[in-house]
Amino acid sequence: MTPTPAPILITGASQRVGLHCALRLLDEGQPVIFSYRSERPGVQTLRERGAIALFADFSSEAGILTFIDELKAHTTRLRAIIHNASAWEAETPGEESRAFTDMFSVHMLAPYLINLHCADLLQRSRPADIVHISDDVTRKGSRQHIAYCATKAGLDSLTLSFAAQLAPDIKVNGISPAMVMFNEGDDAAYRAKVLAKSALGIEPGPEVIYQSVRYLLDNPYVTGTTLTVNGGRHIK
Ligand SMILES: NC(=O)C1=CN([C@@H]2O[C@H](COP(=O)(O)OP(=O)(O)OC[C@H]3O[C@@H](n4cnc5c(N)ncnc54)[C@H](OP(=O)(O)O)[C@@H]3O)[C@@H](O)[C@H]2O)C=CC1
Ligand SMILES: Nc1nc2c(c(=O)[nH]1)N=C([C@H](O)[C@@H](O)CO)CN2
Repeated sequence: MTPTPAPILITGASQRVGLHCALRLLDEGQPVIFSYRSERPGVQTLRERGAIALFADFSSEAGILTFIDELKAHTTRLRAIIHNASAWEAETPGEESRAFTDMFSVHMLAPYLINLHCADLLQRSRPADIVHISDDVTRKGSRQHIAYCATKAGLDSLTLSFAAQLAPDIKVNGISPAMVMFNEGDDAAYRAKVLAKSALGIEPGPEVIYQSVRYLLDNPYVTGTTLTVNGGRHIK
């Protein structure tokens, strides 16, 4: 009798990349626990596929700690944690501090506290992984998304520190995408501008992130690494 595999936690999986990755993991028979903040169609889709849905608002320490308690009430072990939840906010006059604080909390405080409080769940799995989903923009900064970029750069730092602290039992890596899927409101001019920034010039879709996650989960000799998935922006 093959033992049931320990679940993989993916945060912010109600839509887009997180939803795609959760569905691909389920397709492979991998149990999934996911966090959501807004009740979107993807939440019900994942529930119907057998995934465990846990509400989470990572905009405060209290919200993060409440989520951790809820997670531990649902499982005693984890195969991996994929930190995908993210807010992409530009600087908005009068809203700068609120936006910075919100993005610090979701991009840095949540992964930090979840990793610290849930490493024991990962220790009960072999192999075990943490994946931080960051952004290629940390390579050079961003004029329009200063706080977003800074908090994602902080996430890149967490990758290095947790990889050192948790080795050899738990591998810790990052994925740094550039645009992989547009948002509904993106107009043709914006899309053309963004596509022109990369050497490959395509909107690849979320599968390229799942492929990167799969590589990191399956490779026993990669930790402290951040995979660049940017269509060759850095050589353009
Ligand atoms: N899409 C792209 O082209 C790119 C994506 N990335 C990164 O890849 C990852 C996935 O991207 P994408 O799918 O577009 O992400 P989304 O913008 O769709 O965000 C994913 C989820 O994060 C959740 N979230 C946001 N803030 C909070 C919070 N405070 N507490 C809890 N959950 C929260 C949202 O929940 P809800 O809306 O339900 O409230 C949302 O569904 C992200 O980390 C992103 O930064 C990097 C570069 C390019
Ligand atoms: N949480 C999110 N982060 C990012 C998104 C997004 O939709 N949600 N989108 C981008 C853009 O595609 C950007 O890469 C375009 O240059 C970046 N981060």
